[in-house]
Amino acid sequence: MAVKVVVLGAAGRMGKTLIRCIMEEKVPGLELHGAVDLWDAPGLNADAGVLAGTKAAGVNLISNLEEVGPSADVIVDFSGHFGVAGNAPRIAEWGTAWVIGTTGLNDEEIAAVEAAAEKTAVVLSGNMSLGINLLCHLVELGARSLKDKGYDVEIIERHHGLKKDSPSGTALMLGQAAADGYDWDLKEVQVDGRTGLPGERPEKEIGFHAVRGGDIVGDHTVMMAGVGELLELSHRATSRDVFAIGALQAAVWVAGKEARLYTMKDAMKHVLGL
Ligand SMILES: NC(=O)C1=CN([C@@H]2O[C@H](COP(=O)(O)OP(=O)(O)OC[C@H]3O[C@@H](n4cnc5c(N)ncnc54)[C@H](OP(=O)(O)O)[C@@H]3O)[C@@H](O)[C@H]2O)C=CC1
Ligand SMILES: O=C(O)C1=N[C@H](C(=O)O)C[C@H](O)C1
Repeated sequence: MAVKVVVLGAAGRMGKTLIRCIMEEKVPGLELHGAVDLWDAPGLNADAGVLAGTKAAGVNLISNLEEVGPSADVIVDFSGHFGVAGNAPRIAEWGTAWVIGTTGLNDEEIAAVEAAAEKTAVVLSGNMSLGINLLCHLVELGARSLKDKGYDVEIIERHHGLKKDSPSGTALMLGQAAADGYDWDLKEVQVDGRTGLPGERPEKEIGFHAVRGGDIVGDHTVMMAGVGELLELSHRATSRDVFAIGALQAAVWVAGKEARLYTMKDAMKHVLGL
C-alpha cells in the first residue's frame, strides 16, 4: 500500500518541488493525499499537480489541514516556523508522522516539536539532501581530528534573496557537527557575522556568515583555518529536487515508526552506511 503524504506549504518553492517529485515517482511508494497552504495562496482550490507544473494530481490545494491530516500517513512540512509550532499539538493528537524541513525554528518552537514527538514519529532536519548529511558526518570527523590543534571554524552559507531565516538550518547543522567534533557547546561559541570592532578572534568561536542574492539554491562551506593551511569542506545544491527526494525518502522511512524525534542521520543511516 502506498504511503499517503500531505504536503504542507504546497504553494511554495519546496511544496511544488515535492508535489512534482511525488507525481513523477522520483521516490516510489508514495501517494499525494493532500496539498495544504495558507488561505491566500495563489491557486487555492485548483489541482495541486497542475499548480506544481506537472500532471494533474486529482488533489486540490486547500487551506485546512484538518481535512487531510488525520487520514494521512505522513505530513511533509516545508512551510513556516509559526505554522510548525501551531500545528504541533494537533498533528500529535492525530498520530500522523511528520517530516519537518522548515527552518528558522526558535527554542520554543523546537520545544513544541519535541512535545509532539512524544506522541508521533517526527523527522526534523534543516537539510534533507544526502550530500549535506554526509558532509555533517565528515565535518564532525574532521573537527575531531583537528581538535585542540588551533584550527578556526567559520561557516559561510549562500542562498537566494527570498530566504527568510539566517543562519540557514544547514549552517546550524554543520556548526553543530563541528562543535560536536571539538566537544564544544554550539550555543556558547556561535557568533553570527562580525561588524564594528570585534577585536581579535578568540580561539573558542564558530562564526556564521549569511550571503543572500539572486536564485542561489543553497551553498555551504565549512572553513577550518590553521596557520599555514586552510581546509574547506563545501556543498552546492543546484536543484531543490535533492531536498525533496530526501524528505520523501524520510517519509517512506518514518511511516509507521514509533513516536520519537528522529534526524535525517537516523533516516539515512542505511543509505550512508554509517
Ligand atoms: N530542510 C531542507 O532540506 C530545506 C528546508 N527549506 C526550508 O523550507 C521552508 C520553505 O522553503 P521555501 O519553499 O523555499 O519557502 P516558500 O516561502 O516558497 O514556501 C513556503 C510556503 O508555505 C506557506 N506557509 C507559511 N506558513 C504556513 C502555514 N502555517 N500553513 C501552510 N502553509 C504555510 C507560505 O505561504 P506565504 O508565502 O504566504 O508565507 C509559502 O507558500 C523554509 O523554512 C526553508 O528554509 C527549504 C529547502 C530545503
Ligand atoms: O530556504 C532555502 O532555500 C533552504 N533552506 C534550508 C536551510 O535553511 O538550510 C536548506 C537549503 O539550504 C535551502
